[in-house]
Amino acid sequence: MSIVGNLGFPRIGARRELKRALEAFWSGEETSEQLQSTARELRSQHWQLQRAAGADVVPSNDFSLYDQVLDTAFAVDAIPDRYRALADADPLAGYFALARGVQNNGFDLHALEMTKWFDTNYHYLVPELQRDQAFRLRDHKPLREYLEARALGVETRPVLLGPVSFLLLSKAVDGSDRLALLDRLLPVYAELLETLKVAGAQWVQIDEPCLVLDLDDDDHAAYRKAYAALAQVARPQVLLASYFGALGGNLALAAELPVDGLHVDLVRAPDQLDDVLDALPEGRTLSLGVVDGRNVWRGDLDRALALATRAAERRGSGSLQLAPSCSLLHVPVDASTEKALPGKLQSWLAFARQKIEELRVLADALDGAPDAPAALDQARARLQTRRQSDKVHRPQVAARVAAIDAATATRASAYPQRSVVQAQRLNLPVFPTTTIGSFPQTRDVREARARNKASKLSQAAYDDFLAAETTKCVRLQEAIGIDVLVHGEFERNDMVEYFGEQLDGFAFTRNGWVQSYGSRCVKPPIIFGDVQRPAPMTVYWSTYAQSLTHKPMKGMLTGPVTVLQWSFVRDDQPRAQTCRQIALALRDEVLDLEAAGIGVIQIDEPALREGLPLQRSDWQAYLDWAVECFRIAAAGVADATQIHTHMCYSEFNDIIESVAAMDADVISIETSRSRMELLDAFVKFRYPNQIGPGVYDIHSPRVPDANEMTTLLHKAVAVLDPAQVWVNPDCGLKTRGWPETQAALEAMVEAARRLRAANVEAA
Ligand SMILES: Nc1nc2c(c(=O)[nH]1)N[C@@H](CNc1ccc(C(=O)N[C@@H](CCC(=O)N[C@@H](CCC(=O)N[C@@H](CCC(=O)O)C(=O)O)C(=O)O)C(=O)O)cc1)CN2
Ligand code: MET
Ligand SMILES: [Zn+2]
Repeated sequence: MSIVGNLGFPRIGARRELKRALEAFWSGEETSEQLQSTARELRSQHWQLQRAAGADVVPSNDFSLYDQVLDTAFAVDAIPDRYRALADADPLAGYFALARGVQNNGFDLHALEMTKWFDTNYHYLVPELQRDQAFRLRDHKPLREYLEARALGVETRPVLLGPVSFLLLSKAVDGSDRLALLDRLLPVYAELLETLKVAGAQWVQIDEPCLVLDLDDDDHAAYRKAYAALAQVARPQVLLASYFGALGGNLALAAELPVDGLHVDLVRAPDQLDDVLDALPEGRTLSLGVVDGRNVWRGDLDRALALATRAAERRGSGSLQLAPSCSLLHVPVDASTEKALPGKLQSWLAFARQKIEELRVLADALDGAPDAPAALDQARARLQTRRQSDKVHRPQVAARVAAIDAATATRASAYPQRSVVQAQRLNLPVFPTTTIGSFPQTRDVREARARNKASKLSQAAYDDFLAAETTKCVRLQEAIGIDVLVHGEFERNDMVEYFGEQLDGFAFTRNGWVQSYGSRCVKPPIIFGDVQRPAPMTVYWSTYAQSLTHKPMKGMLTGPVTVLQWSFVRDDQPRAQTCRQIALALRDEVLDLEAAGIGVIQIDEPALREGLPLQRSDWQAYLDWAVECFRIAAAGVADATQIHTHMCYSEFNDIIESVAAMDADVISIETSRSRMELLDAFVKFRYPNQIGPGVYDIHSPRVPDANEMTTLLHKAVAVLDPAQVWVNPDCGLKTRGWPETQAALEAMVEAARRLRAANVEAA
């Protein structure tokens, strides 16, 4: 009998039930009991749903109230001292303080740093460790959730983040060697495994996603030591899970670690199957990741079946499991409720539930079950309609992409010349202040949009509402004294979805939510066909906002790489090709904004770093087309038009050359959570253009004061030319409320004024 084993399920809920419960709890509208009860209800529903869809092995402890890396840090007591008093007094408050920061009852604590989970749009909290870090088993969440499922009659396979990946994903605040902490950490994992064994768990899944990265000898030694130590423990059987790519140079290591099974990603890396079959000792369970956990397309089941058959021929089907390539955290819950999609699109889609159903079909086919052939036929027929659809292929788009040349992607003059013309036109002070684009997306704003969508608010009334919000936002920025204004992005549901809704070749779902961080979700549009722009997308609101003020109004666009990266992308042509199509559409928009008198245009590329392949050997090819696409979008404008870009969550050291090659006149970056550490790359590289290092963390409700921001700016000015430096927050303000936004921006402008005064004195 072939087994279907799942690695993880989305936890936010098909209707974002967890989001609502979390936010209600944080605002004090609901108690912690209410939050926990929603969480329990979701876990239970999800276990049942997976069973009903055909999963034989269902995971537990894949649920989290905020983030699974934070859960792990909390469980092993990797809690920085500043949170300890709170965490001891009130564990849940302590847990959320680590995630979000806290500023009340005498506490004023920064949140942990947040960063991207590998190359996904999911963010995890970076555990802070230090030399001589002590660990202990503080929290028994894995055991609790295992027992909770068991009480419901569901035998689960608990998921743990493995000790080596945990350390590699953490940050040593004192610069010490994280892996040196392994000896201290392993006893905690041993205890955890023992308690699960005693409770009756047969298997655990230990995630070691770092196994798909380029690892060095020290990392390998850490893996050997960790799993040798855990092999001595009376523990459940261990399935070691790798995902997001090929094991590559780590395959021999992964295959020889003393565990009971190995999961491999055969969607991103189908070619590794034969090597895996050669390398894996007999008797090990092999979990084949044959259904794409990162995208929403129904798969080519024949191809998946061919892989599984090859494995079964070599090893017998008894020790095989069929699985998604990675946790299903990265896809929405259920495509069957998406009734409003164009054409046959719905029938081409598989969300978490449908992916488990696909795995069931594959397992049944492998076992020769009587109804499997009909199910496979249906899958083939669906794929066929997609391959032939005229909604997908537009010859004129392909022709335009083919005509792109070097000139398309090059500004008329070099930065030194452009910057002079721009300075004359814009006439800004030193340390000019600006924001990243969005202003608070309050419940009012979202409600008005929802009512307009439901035809309960007329288009005219909605437009009036947006005009009023935009006006209020412009007036506020003027009053605070900001130099380059933004319109506030009130008309946008999301910086990617909004563009997707206006471009041909994109579709959007009603409930295709995916967790981005904590309670925050995104609804990635689905790129199913060739992309083109039927009409201007942002010109109306940008020119409206500019008409309200004499200060420069910054036009605001989402860049091609980010639109690509944060959408579900078609899998029938190279990503680079789709990205060039998006770049051309944005180029037209940039030129329309310029023609309408907008002199500063920001093209956000926060996902450029995230899209970097996980293995270094693949980097350059990606960076080449990613930079080219940004330049295609930006390069059509005249010298006097100032192009900005913005990036958050980026470690820039690896990619600084490419960031410079984007040749934006100004870049704003996220730097405050790391206290300006992220600026180092720009300094080392002598980044030539202008740069706005973010001076406050907009992901936390905490309001920084002017002193704090002045200190950060002094740090920046110590290493950059003052003439290069802009003053701005880390990112957009959409998740913030108005009072904290106003207070923080006033403090930010005050900080800029102090810098100007200090600069005049120095001169
Ligand atoms: N795509 C993307 N990825 C990204 C980012 C990003 O901005 N976009 N930023 C970084 C992550 N940061 C993020 C910051 C905020 C949110 C965020 O606020 N998301 C919203 C949803 C945004 C959205 O699409 N909103 C829609 C739908 C809003 C909604 O919930 N409407 C209600 C009805 C309105 C109401 O009564 O509140 C409903 O449908 O029930 C809208 O505004 O129109 C949320 O979780 O709440 C997400 C990610 C990195 N990745
Ligand atoms: C995640 S980057 C966000 C950029 C966007 N312009 C905003 O301010 O929200
Ligand atoms: Zn940002």
